[in-house]
Amino acid sequence: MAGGEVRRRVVGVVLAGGVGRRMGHSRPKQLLKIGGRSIIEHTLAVFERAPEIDEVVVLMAPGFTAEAERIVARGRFHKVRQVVEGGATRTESTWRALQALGPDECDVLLHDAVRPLVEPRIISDCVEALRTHSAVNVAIPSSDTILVAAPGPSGEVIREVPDRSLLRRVQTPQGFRLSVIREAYERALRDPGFAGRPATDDCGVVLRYLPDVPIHIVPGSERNMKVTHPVDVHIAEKLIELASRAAPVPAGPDAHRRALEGTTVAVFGGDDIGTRIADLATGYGAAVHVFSRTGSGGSGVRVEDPASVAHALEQASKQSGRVDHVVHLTETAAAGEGRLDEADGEAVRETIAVNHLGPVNIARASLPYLRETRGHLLLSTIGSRADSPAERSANASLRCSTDAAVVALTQALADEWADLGVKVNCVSLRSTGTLPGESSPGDGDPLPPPPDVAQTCLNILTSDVTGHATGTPHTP
Ligand SMILES: Nc1ccn([C@@H]2O[C@H](COP(=O)(O)OP(=O)(O)OP(=O)(O)O)[C@@H](O)[C@H]2O)c(=O)n1
Ligand SMILES: C[C@](O)(CO)[C@H](O)COP(=O)(O)O
Repeated sequence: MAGGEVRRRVVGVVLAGGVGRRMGHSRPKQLLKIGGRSIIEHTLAVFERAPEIDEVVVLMAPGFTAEAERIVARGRFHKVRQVVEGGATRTESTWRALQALGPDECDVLLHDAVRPLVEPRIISDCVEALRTHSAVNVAIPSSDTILVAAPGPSGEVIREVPDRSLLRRVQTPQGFRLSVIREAYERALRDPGFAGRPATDDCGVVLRYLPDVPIHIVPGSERNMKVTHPVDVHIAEKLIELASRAAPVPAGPDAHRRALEGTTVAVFGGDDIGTRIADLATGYGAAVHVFSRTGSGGSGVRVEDPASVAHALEQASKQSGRVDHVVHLTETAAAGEGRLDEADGEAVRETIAVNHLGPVNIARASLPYLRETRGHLLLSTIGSRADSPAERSANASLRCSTDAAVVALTQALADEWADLGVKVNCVSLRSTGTLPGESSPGDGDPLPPPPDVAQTCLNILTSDVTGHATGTPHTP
């Protein structure tokens, strides 16, 4: 802010008052889960983290406000001040939000709850633009040619093909000075013709009823999609999965020490990476217990055996008085190099037991400790990809399946344990399908160096994220 300039309060309004007719589910689409969290939770998380947003108001579909309040409490979305029942139309929901905002001037960003992939950059740009404009829209160029249709003798015909270079696809958030958007809505509600031709967005209301107010356009992004039809759920799911691969960045230079000092970390397996995590965490003041399969230090923990895992955690808790972080580093599978049907049956069972049953056993045994400390479970996958026949081996096929199971377990547990304040994430330990003894998958990616992987694990452990499947530095 320039010297002397007073910063206006910025309120984010998350519009979730719709019922999602086009989606066709029995519950509103903003409650559908993608990547382990409901769509509205993803959206609220973006607004919660945005430094420019001071408060949030949620408009929720009638009959679901209690559920929205639970989501807010459980996700610890501290910026949410009110959950208000939505109206019968989008504009009615906006009007209710404007009424709920009180008399003081502020900047308001109206955002579709079903645009969960809005980037922080777009929010920043809108808030910045509101310093000099009183109405702001977000839009992207249209990559499709758009036509204007008209009724024809036997169906529709084209009336016009507007110049595409001038056409934009409108997104949200849409930002306004509160007094401006209120004035536009008051005029709209006094217009008897408004109900017959309702606006499909809030800038449309300003354009129609306050035509002298210029509406500035901020560039949106293709990722900031609206989940409207069933196919959009699949696209959003993939985009969210890709976004969650980026490892969290530590919040400041002493973030690791603040998060780890005085805590207890239990690490299962992982050889070199496990030792490096232990060294780093110890350096930040944590008590660390490493449990390896081969039993260095006499531990000899077999993760496929629930009693062995429970005993290990009991020891850690007895010695250190608490367990705050549990890390499971997947072991190299033993199922062999041939095709799956040629693999030794016992080795197949062992691979599944170690890489799938192991994380399940660790999760079950960890919960009693982690719920006490509101701690963190970090699972891992090998991150294998068997994209070509040359890469396929019994190992690669099994690892693909156990990796998928661990990612699904991570997301399901993150959701199940969110109420308990326990975070669950997983990290991909390798960038390619290459393991000792396998042929290179061909793209020549080096394996991520163990120090980088260990650092990524620590960055995740000390962050607030939950339900993320994070890639290691070289994972595309
Ligand atoms: N009465 C309404 C209608 C819509 N919205 C919100 O506006 C956003 C964009 O609307 P849309 O995609 O049309 O959602 P729905 O109205 O739920 O969908 P549909 O039109 O298919 O019923 C959504 O986040 C939706 O919840 C709202 O707050 N109140
Ligand atoms: C506001 C909006 O998302 C901009 O594209 C869109 O107009 C909302 O329309 P909907 O029919 O309520 O989904």
